[in-house]
This record gives sequence, C-alpha cells and structure tokens, in this order.
Amino acid sequence: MYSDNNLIKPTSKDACQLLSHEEIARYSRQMILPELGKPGQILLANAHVLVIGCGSLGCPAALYLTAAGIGTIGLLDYGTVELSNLNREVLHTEHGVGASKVDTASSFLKTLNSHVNIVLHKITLNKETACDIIQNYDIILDCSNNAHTACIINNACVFSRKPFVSSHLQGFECHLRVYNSADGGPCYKCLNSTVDLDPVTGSMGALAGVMGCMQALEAIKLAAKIGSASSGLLFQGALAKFEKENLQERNKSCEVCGTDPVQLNKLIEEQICDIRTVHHTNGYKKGDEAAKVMPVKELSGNTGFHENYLICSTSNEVVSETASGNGSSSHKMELSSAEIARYSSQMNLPELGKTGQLLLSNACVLVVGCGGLGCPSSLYLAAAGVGTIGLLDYDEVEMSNLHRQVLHTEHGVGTAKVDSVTKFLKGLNSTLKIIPHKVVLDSRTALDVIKSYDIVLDCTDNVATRYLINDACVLSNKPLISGAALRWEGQITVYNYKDGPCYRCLFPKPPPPETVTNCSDGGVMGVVPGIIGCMQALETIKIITNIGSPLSSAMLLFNGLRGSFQKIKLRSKQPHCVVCGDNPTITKLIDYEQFCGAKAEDKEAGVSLLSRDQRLTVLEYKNMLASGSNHLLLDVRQPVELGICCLDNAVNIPYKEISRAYRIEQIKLALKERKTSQVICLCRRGNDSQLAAVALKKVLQDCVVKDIVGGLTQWARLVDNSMPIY
Ligand SMILES: Nc1ncnc2c1ncn2[C@@H]1O[C@H](COP(=O)(O)OP(=O)(O)OP(=O)(O)O)[C@@H](O)[C@H]1O
Ligand SMILES: [Zn+2]
Repeated sequence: MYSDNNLIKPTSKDACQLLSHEEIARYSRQMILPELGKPGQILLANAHVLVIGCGSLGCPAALYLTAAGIGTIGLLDYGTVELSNLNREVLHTEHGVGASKVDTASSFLKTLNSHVNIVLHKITLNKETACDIIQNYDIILDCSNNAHTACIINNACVFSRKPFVSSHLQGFECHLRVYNSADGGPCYKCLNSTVDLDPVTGSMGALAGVMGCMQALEAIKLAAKIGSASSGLLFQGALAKFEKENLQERNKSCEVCGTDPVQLNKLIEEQICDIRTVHHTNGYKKGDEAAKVMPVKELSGNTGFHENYLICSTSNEVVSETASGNGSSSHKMELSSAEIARYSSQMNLPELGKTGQLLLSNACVLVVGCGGLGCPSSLYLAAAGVGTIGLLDYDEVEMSNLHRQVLHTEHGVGTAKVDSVTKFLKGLNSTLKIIPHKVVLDSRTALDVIKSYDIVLDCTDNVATRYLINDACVLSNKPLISGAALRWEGQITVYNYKDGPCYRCLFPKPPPPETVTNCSDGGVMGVVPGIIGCMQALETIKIITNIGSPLSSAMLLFNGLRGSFQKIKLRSKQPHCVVCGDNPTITKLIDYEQFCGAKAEDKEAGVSLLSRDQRLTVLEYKNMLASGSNHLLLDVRQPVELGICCLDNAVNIPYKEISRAYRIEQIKLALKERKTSQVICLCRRGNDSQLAAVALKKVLQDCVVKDIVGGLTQWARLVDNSMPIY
C-alpha cells in the first residue's frame, strides 16, 4: 500500500443530523432554495468529496466545495507550489512557493470554513494507491487535467462504483463531463478509446475558474441528490460559446466498466492503465462536429430579466488613493523575468502572448461589489496580472456571506469586505496595485472613482446601483462587465462596449420594486456567482487584450440546475436611449434611489402596514400561548423555510398563495376546526406577515387578524434561544 507518510486517512464521520445555529446562519442563503433545503444541507455535511489535483481546476473547485459545507474534502496532489502556478492556481500564495500544494490550499480553506474536515493526500495517484483512497469518498473530482491520471481515476471509480466529475482544458477550449454516474452514465474509457489530443498550449486561469466551479456544482448536485448528471458540456472561452454534449450510453463491451469487478480488479493488477498503453485522450477535438454553435434568439423587452437581479447600501468615506488608468505615467513596456516566469503559461496562449500580458499589466479595472461576484472576478483578474485593481464595497462581512463570498474568512466577520479581498489578492500577487475603496458608490462619488479606471465590473446586487454604474460608465466612456446571480441562475453581459447597447438601452424603465427578489429572500447556490464572476474576469481579460468576441449585444444565461448555458442576442444600441442615444437627456448622474423607487442596497426594508393594536409582540404571543387562547397560527413562509425552524402549532400557507380561493377555504376550515375567529400571521422577520394580514382582513371580515412583530427572528432572540436565526 502507500508508502507516503504524509498520507492522512479520512475519518469516517458519523452521519450528523443536526446543523448548529452558526451553520444555519452560514448556509441560510442556499438552504432556502427549495431544491436543497435543510435535508440537502445535511447531505452536503455528510458527503465526502475527493479533489484530485490542487491546480487550476482543483483550487476553485475546493474553494466552493468548502464554502458550500461539504463535510469532508480530500485534497490530493504530490506537487509543490511554483511561481508559474500563481496565474491560475488561486489558492496558493507567493509566500507558499516551494511548499506543498495541498498544504497551501488547505491553510486558506480552513479559515474560510472550520466546519469542513480537510484531508490531505500528499501523494502521486497511481494504480496502487487509487482504489484505497477513492473508496473513502462518495464523489471524485478529476482536476488533474491529464489523460493518464483520468484513466487511473476511472478504473478505481468503476471498481468502487463512484461517480467522477472531470474537466479538461486546452487553451481557450474545455469540456466538463460526469462519468460513471449512478444513472448508468458511461465511464471515461467508454468514450475515450483512441482520440488524440493536441499538446496543451497554455491556459487561462479564469477559464479554469469557470470549469473548476462547474465541477464543484456538479459534485454538490450529486451529493445533495439534485437533478440528473451524466451529460457533458463543451466551452469555447474566447467566443463565450457553450454547448451541451449528449454523452453516449455506457458501452457494454467497454474494457473497464463492461468488465465484471473481479475481472476488473485483475486488469488493474495487470496495469491496464500503464502509461505506455494509454493514448493521450480527451475525446474532444478542435472543430469537432459536436462543437457547433448554439443558436441565439432575440430578447425582446424585459422578459423577466429584472427578476433575476440581486438587489444592497451607506457610508461616505473619501477615496484617498486613486488608480491611474488612461495614459498613466507608469506605463509598462517590458516584463521582468519574475513576471515572465509567473505568467508564462498564459503567455503561451497564442491569442495572448507577451503583448497581451503587457496590456494586462497596464490595465486599471474597478470591481464594484466585493460579494458573491466580486470575490471570484477580482481573484482571477489578480491572478492574470491586471496591473491595477480597484475594489469598491461599503459593507462588512457577515456569516451568511461565507457560503459564496469565498475570499473572506470566519475571522473576518464584522470587518470590511474590501480589506479581506485586498489581503487575499496581495498574498496571491504582491506585484499589483490593489486599491480598496470602502465607500458607497452613489451619484456624488461614482464619476470621480470610475474616471481613474479603464473598465468597470458591476458585481453589485441592487437595481439603483446598476443604473448608477451604467450611467457613470456611459458618461465616462468605459466598458461595463455586468454579472448577476440568483437561486440557481446567473447572467453575464458587456455594456457600453464599442457600438453595443448600454443597460438603459435594454431596460429603459426600472422594474417595480416589489418584483425584485434579493438573495436573502430568493436564495442563491454559492458556486453560481462563482461561475458568473469567473466569466466576468474572462470577459474583462478578453476586452483588455482584444481576444475573441466579447459578450456585447449578447447575454450568457446560466442555469445551474440544468448545468446549461444559453447565449441570447440582445437589442442593439438604441438611438433614443436617454443616456447613450443620439440626443441624451441624462448628462449628469441623477438620484437613482428615487428613479428606481428602491434603496441602493439589498438589506430588507421593514414594512409598516399595521397599527400597533393589530400586531402582537413575541412576548405577547408567548403569553397568549400560555393562556391557552384559541387561535389559528398561520406561518406564511415558503415550505422549505419551515424545515429550518418553525413553531409546533403553525399551519403553513405561503404568503404568495394567501389570496387564492382554495387557500382561503383551507383557512376557513382550520378556523372552524379550532372554533376560533382569531388569525395570527407569522413569518421570518415580520414583513410578509403584515402583507398577509392585510390581504386576509379583506376576505375574512368577521375575523380578528394580527401578525407577530419581528417574526421568528425575534422569537428566537427573545423567547426561544434554541431556535436558529437564518
Ligand atoms: N452602491 C454600492 N456601493 C458600494 N457597494 C455596493 C453598492 N451596492 C452594492 N454593493 C456591494 O455589492 C456586494 C454584492 O454582494 P452580494 O450580492 O453577494 O450580496 P450581499 O449583500 O453581500 O449578501 P446578502 O444579499 O446575502 O445579504 C455587497 O457586498 C454590497 O455591499
Ligand atoms: Zn443606452
């Protein structure tokens, strides 16, 4: 068996059925997704996932698996960190050069999530060690990016009946596949018999970021038993083209999975995977018929796009340091030998080369929002060597951020987001100028901040800020890379680039505030903004270096549940657009909160619809329960939320359904059964419960309808400390 002394075996963790209050607060944004819920989060906490290779794919995969709360994560790699890794292997640091990759990766992961059991395998995976290690895990991620290792993993996975998620990168092209899935999907060998592969010609970190995140997403779905796996995806990064790949079925005469286990074991013994007999394979060739372009369709009007926007807030510090975009005096003409060493693998891309690297070094990019999108996008910009990166966010880190905002740490809860991101980026690449702006971007500050940068990334979560950034970019003539993510879905597009449209060309009017859902209410699977943020970095790099075709006049829509992308054509630049059109009426920044009728933040604004006598405090309700007073308690939250916490006597009718006739009938029946005419509405924080009470008062005129101030959150604070706050 293995000889490596550093190998630590994963402990067999007992099935844990409980999540601590801290874990519920941490994962609340994903636990309120109906597809996951608390049962799904418990499945994740009990899952064992092995990440083979802690390089360009393994780093983002491990980062998002850790953030998501996978109980045990194995990191396997024999290598040590080199300077040339740091343009794409984003969990390592300059300080860690020379140290073991699994050590450098795990040291950050532990600060992100101390609940996760990280197991280190400092070994070379070979036919002797593979089965022994793999059998301790439920799901395997092949992040090795080489066919020989894929073959070894495949044999061991078929033998141990484990699914494995594999990704392969080659220049700007890559694919993702789930092999050996429980639903009868093919194994690696079924699909890859003799296909030859061009030699790998360099790689782009942000693209590996997208694929590593995709691998993490598939692993999360497998662990939580969500959706079906077993298909593939092809991605041409330079063109932002994705295509779903329908994998063949399992090949009954496959020399690996078509063989019975005893025979297979023998084959493994006989070194079926000896390197000399294995062709360098990935099953996917440039110009393959399968890699056709996805058709695009016209998007007319708003088509519910606004609904997908995340909606966040307020301090006004003065920006001290400035960037030096547009003709800065420190224009770089040459790269140092340390820079050449660091960026060599991406400079090897013919599309990039030294010219592209110099363009990156001289670029100034502003990332607005250091949350779910800002963390991955700024990470890959820094790895790639974007010379100046501005980081703007007014907010502080909260526990509920850590499932997706992967550059912050547990220790940093309560401290400025811009500070944790700055610290992380400097550790990865100290040669860059990183400028933190801990301010609210508003009409007074925006133009002044933006003018020093060449390109702006919108990584915010509220409509007012989106219009503000758009107008500021149009007025200062800067391209805008816009991302959004909610639930399992994400979107990315480029505005105001060359002759493309701006945000207002597509959405001249803001959506009604009540139609906009934020992450706190709608939920978000953490790795989805990870994928979109990496794509934002990739589009930014393409624009700086003039590579391929950026997503201007086009939008990429991502559906994480289906694991699919769709590219749609957008309306072109509008001559009548009020800001970028022929006769603009907006020539300076306006009051965007007024324009949108909503605050420039996503924090829940408390509603006040009921008078004091129509409401009960949690203590009053506690006394009411103690007195045995007859009433109907209506919990108006989504069913998935009741799985997180609830009061025993509650009847659940979601607020959005409260006015439906059959729901009213249900309520009337429940009142009759309880022989009462008192209805008490309850929700998470006391907002929806007021809305529900107002709606019910109209139809239940003979009843007394009240709600509980501050909802279950206040109940947990003042009455029952054993209840979690999410
Ligand atoms: N006008 C603005 N000025 C500065 N920062 C902003 C502005 N609007 C939004 N942001 C920042 O953009 C980031 C968006 O991050 P994200 O969408 O992940 O949500 P969040 O607010 O951190 O988390 P949650 O929605 O779960 O509470 C936030 O950190 C927020 O503070
Ligand atoms: Zn416009």
